[in-house]
Amino acid sequence: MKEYDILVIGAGAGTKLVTPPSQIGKRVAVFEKETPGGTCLNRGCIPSKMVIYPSELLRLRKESRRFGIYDAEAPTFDVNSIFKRVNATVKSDSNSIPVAYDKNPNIHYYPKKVWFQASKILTDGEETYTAKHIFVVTGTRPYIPNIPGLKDTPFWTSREALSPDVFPKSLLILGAGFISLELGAAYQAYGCQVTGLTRGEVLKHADGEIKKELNAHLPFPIHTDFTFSSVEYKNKVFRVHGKNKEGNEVFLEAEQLLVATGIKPNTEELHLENTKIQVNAEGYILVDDTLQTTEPGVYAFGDVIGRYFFRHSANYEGEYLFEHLFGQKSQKPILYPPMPEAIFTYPQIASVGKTEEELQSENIPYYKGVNPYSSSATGMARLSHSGFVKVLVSKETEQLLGAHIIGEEAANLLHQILMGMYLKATLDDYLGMIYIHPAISEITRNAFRKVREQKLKEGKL
Ligand SMILES: Cc1cc2nc3c(=O)[nH]c(=O)nc-3n(C[C@H](O)[C@H](O)[C@H](O)COP(=O)(O)OP(=O)(O)OC[C@H]3O[C@@H](n4cnc5c(N)ncnc54)[C@H](O)[C@@H]3O)c2cc1C
Ligand SMILES: NC(=O)c1ccc[n+]([C@@H]2O[C@H](COP(=O)([O-])OP(=O)(O)OC[C@H]3O[C@@H](n4cnc5c(N)ncnc54)[C@H](O)[C@@H]3O)[C@@H](O)[C@H]2O)c1
Repeated sequence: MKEYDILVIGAGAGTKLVTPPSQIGKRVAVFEKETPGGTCLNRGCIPSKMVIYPSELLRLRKESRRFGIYDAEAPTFDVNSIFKRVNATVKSDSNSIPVAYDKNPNIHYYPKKVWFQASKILTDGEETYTAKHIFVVTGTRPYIPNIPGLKDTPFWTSREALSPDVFPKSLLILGAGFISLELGAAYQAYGCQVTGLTRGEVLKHADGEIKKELNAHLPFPIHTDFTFSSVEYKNKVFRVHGKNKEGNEVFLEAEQLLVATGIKPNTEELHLENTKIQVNAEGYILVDDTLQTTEPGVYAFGDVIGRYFFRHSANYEGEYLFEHLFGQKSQKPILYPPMPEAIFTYPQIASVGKTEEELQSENIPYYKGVNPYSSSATGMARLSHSGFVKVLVSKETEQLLGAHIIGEEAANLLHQILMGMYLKATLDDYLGMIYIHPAISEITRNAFRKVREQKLKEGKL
């Protein structure tokens, strides 16, 4: 049996427990069954944003017509070479990870699948491994709904959509969440005819007013409240049958089909039955408030614990564990700062904290300020015809409870609000600072001004 100080299963955010502990003398073994870097680097955040950015340039070019700027000729671009460049960059970044590990005598990189043979013993089927600390960071994979016929078709998940062999002329997307909205918008901008189909509404978890605005400016048409009955693939055409919102039997056809209906945890192959590690009904690993599983000395974080599904949250948890277990300042339990999220679709969406609907259902008194992009100097310059910043402020503390932005640069714009929320800034703080005129940040300032107006209307000075 090989003995280490630390074993890490999964080289995505799991890498947060590889190099940092090695630098303080810990001997670390890291196991990865696919390419190092995990979902985010190989088939998630990085390639998707690299594909989305050039698609935004194409959109901007179209938008420029509203300013009276016309290009006589249609843009020429080779979408296949964009994808090729993206995949070459990702591959080279991923390949550099084991190269760096090989140079570090404290790190052993094993490009293989492992599972639990016993409580604190991992195996790859031949060799066994043990350590004082084991980190399970095995992530998630696409969830494929049980629609008759679907599994017999050559459908795509986001993995294939980010490295297409052939760029399709038309695409049907099942689901209307993060992946559907991001990749669908990019594909649409590159000239593919995209149609979304979802069983419920678009972006179910979002604030109600954000959803309303998004639905008014969808990057591609989406059929909501769709009941799927079957999927077939004949003569190189996908056909999705079902009932539309109105209850009529319909079918839609396209050259390609992308399934983006959520994710499921990579826990089945870990043979957790050989340990005391428990999972919830969906298979996500149960951890306590220090991210320790029900097996002492075994920790889990990232997607596989089912709390948040972002690389930034997984990184935060990994950094917490390093400090908590091996660092100077043991922090117990993990305290999450406000968790932001952004959907890099068109229009972009960024959010933090509670939605208005959550505040209402929890009976939390709040002030609301909604400011459209158009009511700002930069909005005038940009001819903004959609988008807004919405802030929800506690009536009790005057601190921010939630913020929701839809429109240009939403993710960047959220950051100033996020900083205030992290530092527990009050309405007076947000309105006391000076904003650069006429920067896009003034849109958020104006939302806070609306809150102050509401407060004054209610007779509160
Ligand atoms: C298309 C797409 C776009 C995304 N965009 C964003 C974004 O813009 N921003 C953002 O924050 N998040 C984004 N995400 C989500 C983000 O990728 C995940 O939240 C993040 O990768 C989770 O990290 P993780 O380390 O928990 O899991 P992963 O990155 O999935 O890493 C788990 C690793 O464990 C390996 N593994 C699993 N089982 C075993 C085993 N038994 N033995 C050995 N190895 C194993 C897997 O091969 C994998 O490499 C996106 C996801 C997708 C699919
Ligand atoms: N910018 C980002 O941070 C980013 C980008 C992409 C993905 N991600 C992460 O990846 C994860 C997966 O993304 P996703 O878009 O697959 O999931 P999602 O949960 O965002 O959306 C799933 C969609 O599929 C629909 N759906 C679920 N089950 C269905 C079924 N049986 N039949 C039909 N429709 C069904 C849902 O109603 C929803 O519209 C997300 O949790 C997200 O955190 C993040």
